[in-house]
Amino acid sequence: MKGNVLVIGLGLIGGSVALAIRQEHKEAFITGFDVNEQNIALAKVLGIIDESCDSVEKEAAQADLIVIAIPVLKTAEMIKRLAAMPLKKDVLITDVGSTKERIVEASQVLAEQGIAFIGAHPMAGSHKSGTGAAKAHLFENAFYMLTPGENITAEQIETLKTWLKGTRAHFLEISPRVHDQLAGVISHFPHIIAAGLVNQARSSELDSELVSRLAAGGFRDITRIASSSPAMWRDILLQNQEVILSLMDSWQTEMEKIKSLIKERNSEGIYHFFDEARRFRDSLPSKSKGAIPAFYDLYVDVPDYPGVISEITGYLAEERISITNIRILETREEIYGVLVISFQTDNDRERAQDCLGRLTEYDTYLV
Ligand SMILES: NC(=O)c1ccc[n+]([C@@H]2O[C@H](COP(=O)([O-])OP(=O)(O)OC[C@H]3O[C@@H](n4cnc5c(N)ncnc54)[C@H](O)[C@@H]3O)[C@@H](O)[C@H]2O)c1
Ligand SMILES: O=C(O)C(=O)C[C@]1(C(=O)O)C=C[C@@H](O)C=C1
Repeated sequence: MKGNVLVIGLGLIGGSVALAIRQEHKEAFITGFDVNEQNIALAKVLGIIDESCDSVEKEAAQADLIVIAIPVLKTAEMIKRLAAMPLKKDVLITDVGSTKERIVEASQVLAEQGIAFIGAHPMAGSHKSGTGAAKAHLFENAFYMLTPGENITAEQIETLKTWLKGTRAHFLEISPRVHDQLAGVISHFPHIIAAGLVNQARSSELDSELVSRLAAGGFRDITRIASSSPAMWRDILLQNQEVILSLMDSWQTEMEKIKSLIKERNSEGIYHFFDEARRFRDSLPSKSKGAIPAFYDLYVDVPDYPGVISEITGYLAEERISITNIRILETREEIYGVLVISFQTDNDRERAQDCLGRLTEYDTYLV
């Protein structure tokens, strides 16, 4: 598509959306604005935007599409500012915020002027933030939630989907309220638990060096999201307050339930608690990207000698298999190491397993 796109907020999500738009619509002209000048400079160097601007006011008037990709508490303010500016009458405005109800409420000022705002939330991301972490394929196979108001036409929704086609995401339309309930359960609340687990380990009275060393395995995996931006999560919890508080009540009930089962030494009940969770967890689709991204991990049992990582990555590079992450599990000190290599797709992981099976003696495991 041809047209002027203005991206406000050039961090992880704004940068990734801009890259996805650029990849699909070569003729679009993308202008970026951010309160942080370093991020603007980096976005230019990385080719995320064509041009930067030093005020939203100047650029908004020319824009055909405006993407607001800033913290959720700031999004409502930005909507108000946009509503006070001269805009093209058929401009489409969207956002990427992790909460929707408050933002869509705030967009009423635009609706009153006949300006289309479509609330949106690409449900994939990372614990990393900032322009440098932006990737064109961040949202591939993820759900991209759309929460259009009643004033929005089917044609406007189609136009937005066409603009965002390069994300390769699956669009899903729901109401802002249901969005916030769903996001509360599968994204917002889990971040509280992850942070809580880390805080519990940190404040435990155990030998802190030993805690850090042992926490390198499974604990590290389930608490990855505790490394996310504290400012972003503060804002999300404040905006989704009602849902979060009600989830906390049901979580406390769940904890009380397991607490009494343990107190009563009710082995059948404890088994059932884990079994119910396992059955539901195993029934979740494993190949599509949900809100919490799936990483396709391959475990490689390697002897611990210098150069083993470059040997393995060398074989994978020769067969042009991209990896997204590599780390050593330090659960078996001083004997062998287990390398965990993450891939973007299941296909890459299968190719890597085949490649390492042919070229090395190392055992590999899919978990
Ligand atoms: N990080 C994730 O995993 C994720 C996933 C989906 C949606 N989101 C949502 O995307 C939005 C952006 O998050 P992010 O992860 O890209 O954060 P980020 O910190 O990487 O980027 C935010 C950018 O917005 C800029 N900014 C802040 N206030 C601004 C303002 N008033 N005007 C212009 N620029 C401003 C910051 O300088 C920064 O560059 C948030 O609303 C978040 O809830 C995040
Ligand atoms: O992968 C992560 O680190 C994320 O936290 C991504 C995540 C999530 O909770 O799943 C975070 C916030 C978003 O609004 C959507 C996706």
